[in-house]
Amino acid sequence: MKITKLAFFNPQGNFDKNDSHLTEHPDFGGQLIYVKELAKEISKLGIKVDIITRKIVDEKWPEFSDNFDYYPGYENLRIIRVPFGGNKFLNKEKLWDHLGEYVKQIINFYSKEKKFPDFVTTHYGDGGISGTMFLYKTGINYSFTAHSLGAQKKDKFSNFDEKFLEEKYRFSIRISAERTAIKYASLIVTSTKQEKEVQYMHPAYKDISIQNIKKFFVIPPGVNTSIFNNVENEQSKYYENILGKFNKSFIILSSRIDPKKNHISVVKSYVSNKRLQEKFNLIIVVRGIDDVYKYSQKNTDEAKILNKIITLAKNKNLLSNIIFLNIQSQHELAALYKAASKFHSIFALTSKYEPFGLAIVEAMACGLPILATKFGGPVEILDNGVYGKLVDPDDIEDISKKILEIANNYIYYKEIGIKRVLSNYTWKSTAEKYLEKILHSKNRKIENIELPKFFLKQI
Ligand SMILES: O=c1ccn([C@@H]2O[C@H](COP(=O)(O)OP(=O)(O)O[C@H]3O[C@H](CO)[C@@H](O)[C@H](O)[C@H]3O)[C@@H](O)[C@H]2O)c(=O)[nH]1
Ligand SMILES: O=P(O)(O)OC[C@H]1O[C@](O)(CO)[C@@H](O)[C@@H]1O
Repeated sequence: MKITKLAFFNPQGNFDKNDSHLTEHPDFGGQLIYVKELAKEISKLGIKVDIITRKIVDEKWPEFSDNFDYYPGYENLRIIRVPFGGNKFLNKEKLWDHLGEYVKQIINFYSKEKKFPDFVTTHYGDGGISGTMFLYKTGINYSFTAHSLGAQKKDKFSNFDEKFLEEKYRFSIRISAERTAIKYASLIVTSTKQEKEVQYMHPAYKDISIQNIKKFFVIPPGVNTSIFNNVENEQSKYYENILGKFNKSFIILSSRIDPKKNHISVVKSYVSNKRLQEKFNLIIVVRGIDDVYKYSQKNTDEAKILNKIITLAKNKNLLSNIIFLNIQSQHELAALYKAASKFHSIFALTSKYEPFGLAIVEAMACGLPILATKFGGPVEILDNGVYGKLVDPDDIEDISKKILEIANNYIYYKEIGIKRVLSNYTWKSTAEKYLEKILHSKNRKIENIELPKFFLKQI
């Protein structure tokens, strides 16, 4: 039986045609890009697709109050926002208590439409456990894509007190949800072999992953090459004029300002290496923040990171070498990358842990050579250092050394990076492979579902 209708469960963040707040907030990151791009590509294959997320009625988040939203030109694709957990915006860590309501609202919605989806794709632990609860109530199977698993993140914060971690990140609930999602999924999609063989084999998941190993399939994500490519445009020429004034190359950091992205390691390498300071300035992308110095006085995770960066640079009289750019869209980000590539710049991502790293393949497509963490998906994207340089994200010396090595072989790394991305990472092939695996697994018999008590009492 073929697939005519697919639902995507993504309770966190939110979706609209302008990608509002993308990377401005820890809950608006690559996962939303992945879900949007994949849903678009699948809908282009003639399948009806619903992205189901949360209805938010909050003056600070005005874009997300309509029950429906759309991406222009994608008639088969709907964004559906169901109310759960009240009206106000909630951080993803607060959604766990309301996922039963999310699922009940989805069931009500489809009961009224009298047409349920043939299959569900679920994203992150909160989407996954929602898929399990939906399966428990309707018998409709789901795939699980973690995007990021809680245990790796927890390990990287092991120097923090357990109680603090539980309150702030609710790791025990998250890991129990992830384990349940793995156990009852009929398909588990990872972005790399490394994610399947290392991330899911973490002691927190190993037993359940091994029992379900036949459900795992590696499907690489893609790059939107209509945005990220090596073709000059008005916007890239605008950035070329700005960057040209410095008469230097640039090291670019463009991730969400999140402790896990570990911007500090690159800043520490920069302020401690004279040769880097002579050849490069640092560009730090800060989406949605106009006055970084003022913002850095706040009491948020992002502000503390920015404050540390400013302090490190100020102590070495290097503040003028650091350029904070408020980039508002992926189009603008791509324009910055292309312009920076003209000045032999380098993209750096020294995350404590990076499950995949869409930012890496996007920067490569725009002609930026890559320095990336060796912990996680970048190992596969860069094929163990063939297509870019891998570092221990806390080895300050090695970061400086490898940036200079790339600089000495710039055109080589630029060119092989572009080739690597264009031949391996397109959303069209991601969509085709997802559908192939969904058809292969949609009728798998999943029985005797046992929900964790925390969720059973919600549904
Ligand atoms: O100013 C900016 C900066 C970034 N981005 C986008 O934000 C996304 C960032 O994605 P990614 O680099 O993958 O990081 P995360 O937000 O942390 O995404 C999570 O989910 C992704 C998809 O599964 C995985 O690739 C990551 O490893 C995982 O941490 C990219 O598409 C960027 O284009 C913007 O749109 N504007
Ligand atoms: O740092 P965490 O909690 O593992 O979450 C990473 C996730 O956060 C997001 O940025 C928000 O959804 C996702 O893009 C990503 O999958």
